[in-house]
Amino acid sequence: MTYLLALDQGTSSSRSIVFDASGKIVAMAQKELAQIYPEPGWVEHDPLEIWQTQLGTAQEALARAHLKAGDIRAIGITNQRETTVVWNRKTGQPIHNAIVWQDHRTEPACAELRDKGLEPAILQKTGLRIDAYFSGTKLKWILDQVPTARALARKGKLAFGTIDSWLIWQLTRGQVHATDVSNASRTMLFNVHSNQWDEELLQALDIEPGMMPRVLPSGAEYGASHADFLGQAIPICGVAGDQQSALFGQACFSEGMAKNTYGTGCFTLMHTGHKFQVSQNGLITTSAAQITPQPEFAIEGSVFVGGAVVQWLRDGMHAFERSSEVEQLARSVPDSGGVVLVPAFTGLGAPYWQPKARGAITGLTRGSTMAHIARAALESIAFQSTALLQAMSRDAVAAGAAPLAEVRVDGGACVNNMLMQFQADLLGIPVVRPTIIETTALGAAYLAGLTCGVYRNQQELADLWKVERRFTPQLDAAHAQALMDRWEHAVRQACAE
Ligand SMILES: Nc1ncnc2c1ncn2[C@@H]1O[C@H](COP(=O)(O)OP(=O)(O)O)[C@@H](O)[C@H]1O
Ligand SMILES: O=P(O)(O)OC[C@H](O)CO
Repeated sequence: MTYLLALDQGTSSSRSIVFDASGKIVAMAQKELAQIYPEPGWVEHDPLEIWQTQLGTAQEALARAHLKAGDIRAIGITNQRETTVVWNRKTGQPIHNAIVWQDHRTEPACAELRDKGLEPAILQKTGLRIDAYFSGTKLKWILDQVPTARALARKGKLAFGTIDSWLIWQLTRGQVHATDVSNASRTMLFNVHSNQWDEELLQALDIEPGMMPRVLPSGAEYGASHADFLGQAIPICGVAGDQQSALFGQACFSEGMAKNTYGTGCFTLMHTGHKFQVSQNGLITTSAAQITPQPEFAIEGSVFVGGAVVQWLRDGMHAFERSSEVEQLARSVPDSGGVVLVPAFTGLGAPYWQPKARGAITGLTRGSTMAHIARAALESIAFQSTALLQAMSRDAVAAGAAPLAEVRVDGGACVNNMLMQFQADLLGIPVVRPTIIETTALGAAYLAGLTCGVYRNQQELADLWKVERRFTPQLDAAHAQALMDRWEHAVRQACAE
């Protein structure tokens, strides 16, 4: 038997999954990660804890699978993106906690870049809007704030990396300092056309080019894990940011294929092939996972509060004890009874971009119950995703391509059948759930497997992708539009100061 090991380093936990060559899960291990909030709007992780939990789960997954390192053909790495680590090349010690993608401390630095008129250049080169979300200003902040950091950087003593680079560095005991194109494309420092770090942007942020990792395709030979860690060296052959990895794991390899991941938030990506396409609808352009040096792209949008609205009902409203109970509660009423819940707890992202919006519940009557609110909460996940996916579809049409024909789904909340059916009803296109919904880890395993020869080509992976359930729209288009109109009306109320 052939096995692949995927390391999936997420925001809330580190996980490792052993897959067999058919893409089936053999064993899995997971460890939670401490979230550090030094100030309002700041979010940090301890890089050493990231490494130790990741290594711990890899060892545990192998033990649970009753396998040895020698049974594993290759490692694939996938990770929370944008999160920034700077470490000392000699000691391997981080010089600061990792600044997490959710952290907004660098908004002033972003405002400066906007004032300098860099927005059009950044959009053209990187596909991104200027935002504190991306790594560039986080790296600048560490260099500005940690005493002696910039001087050390100038002497070539410091290394920067997103979480993939940090894990590769650790796994190879400092032998390899590298990242892949999909992670690099989240830094706001990377030219996605030439697949190289952009000198002008590095200069604008006063970042030493020597700190940057080497950039490789997502499917490539990165080096091998040191024998001490898993008992024997294992080649690292696949690396991708988690959302691009999920797109790959869903076998969305060509123009117009899209996936939506329903986790704490929702992340929607549509592959645009080799075409760099700037969204007309507030979405961003990003590098897709690549197995050749030729650039491939995707358009991306995210919903800040997706499955998290279910957690809020559970922990904040005490509506039920376990998240899985939400479906039963929501199903106990035929519809939301006119209730609309806009979970703009931290503002609204694409395509609305309303950072000041706050949560709202509209349409309440004397007859409204927690069941109606639970139903409205689930529906809000689908409403927000629909707004994103429709924006994407409009972008596709504007670029002369076909509108979205179907969407593949994954993530913890996609197990909810009611939510998936409602999603298909609103979109008017099929929503398709595959047999393996751990597509993020699967994507990394597939990238590794392709590189080391377990798979011959992407077609073989596309053939492995299997439908578990297809949700077809059952609502007529006029009714769906009326529901979307009511949602948009509630969004306007949530945006009103
Ligand atoms: N049956 C369910 N219906 C709707 N949402 C659910 C259900 N079960 C779990 N969730 C939500 O799914 C999310 C967890 O999904 P997961 O993919 O593990 O997230 P992440 O990777 O962001 O941590 C949580 O926000 C949880 O509230
Ligand atoms: O930690 P995750 O898996 O929810 O992913 C975070 C994203 O990569 C942030 O861009």
